[in-house]
Amino acid sequence: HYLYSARDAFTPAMLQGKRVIVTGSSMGIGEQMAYRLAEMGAHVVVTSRSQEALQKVTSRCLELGAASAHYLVGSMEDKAFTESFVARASELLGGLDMLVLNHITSCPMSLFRGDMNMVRRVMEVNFLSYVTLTAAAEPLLSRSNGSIVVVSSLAGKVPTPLVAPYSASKFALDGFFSSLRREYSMTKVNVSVTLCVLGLIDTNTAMRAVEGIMSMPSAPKEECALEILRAGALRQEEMYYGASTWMSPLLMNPGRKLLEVLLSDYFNANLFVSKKTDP
Ligand SMILES: NC(=O)C1=CN([C@@H]2O[C@H](COP(=O)(O)OP(=O)(O)OC[C@H]3O[C@@H](n4cnc5c(N)ncnc54)[C@H](OP(=O)(O)O)[C@@H]3O)[C@@H](O)[C@H]2O)C=CC1
Ligand SMILES: C[C@H](CCC(=O)NCCS(=O)(=O)O)[C@H]1CC[C@H]2[C@@H]3C(=O)C[C@@H]4C[C@H](O)CC[C@]4(C)[C@H]3CC[C@]12C
Repeated sequence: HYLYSARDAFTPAMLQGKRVIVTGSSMGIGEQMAYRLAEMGAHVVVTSRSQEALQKVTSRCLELGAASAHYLVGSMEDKAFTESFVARASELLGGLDMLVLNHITSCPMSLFRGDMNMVRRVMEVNFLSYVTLTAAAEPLLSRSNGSIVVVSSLAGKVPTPLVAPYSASKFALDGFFSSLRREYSMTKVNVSVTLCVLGLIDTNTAMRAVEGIMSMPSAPKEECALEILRAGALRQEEMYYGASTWMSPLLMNPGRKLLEVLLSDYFNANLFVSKKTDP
């Protein structure tokens, strides 16, 4: 009942006029999220490394009804770009209501053979840049009582062979953003954090990556995009999509939720409330 009633609570009007950043939105799930937001009349800023692709996405967003659509070109491997991105994007938007962290760097499915440059690049793009963007966005999202949406994977909840660096970056997202959610709750910061746990989605990148290596049913990127935005708009802590129905109860991990509550009793929360609001 809870799952279905929560789903019914979402209406597209919840995102109409909202100011939304979607990273990694020149293709794949990010591109589709931009289009769903446009159809709902949101203001969107899209970003990736490919200017030509972004120009097409913003044009399509305006055709679909976006309140406004802008793009910023750059790599999340570039610290200067990542550190200045949110300020530039929020200037275009006139503020910020939702930060959708979606981009990933490419890494082929293969056994780990000690390629530390690959591990560093994956952790930099798939994890550390998410933290940098969040640090820059936090004051804006606090003002708007906004939302952070973090796109993750089954590989961020279940150890997976052939994608160790990718899996590590997704596990890191869970550790950091689920802890940040506890801090926000403890310090009464009204910013929601939604972790999206996805199975195989039929994007070109993913289908190319798994071809011949594994066979797993894939879910449509168009619907996936809508489900991510629905979960973010409803301020859900986690959402599961593209995995078999029987996996969701296992992924919810009630034991971990119970431990989160029990461990929070050990903290002197009052001490931390003042520090969070200190300049
Ligand atoms: N597809 C799937 O099966 C699954 C996907 N996910 C997650 O969904 C999200 C999107 O995946 P998907 O749509 O398949 O990915 P895609 O490969 O289709 O898109 C990745 C996006 O990230 C951008 N990007 C790549 N490198 C960089 C960089 N260095 N700096 C900035 N942007 C970059 C790409 O644009 P450009 O190249 O122009 O920079 C592109 O827009 C990811 O977080 C992924 O982990 C989770 C589970 C399953
Ligand atoms: C390997 C994909 C990400 C890295 C990438 O973009 N590679 C480019 C390959 S290319 O250079 O040849 O173009 C992974 C992106 C999504 C992953 C899948 C996912 O997250 C869902 C499943 C999770 C499960 O735990 C393992 C299988 C997955 C299908 C997983 C496989 C690897 C990705 C496709």
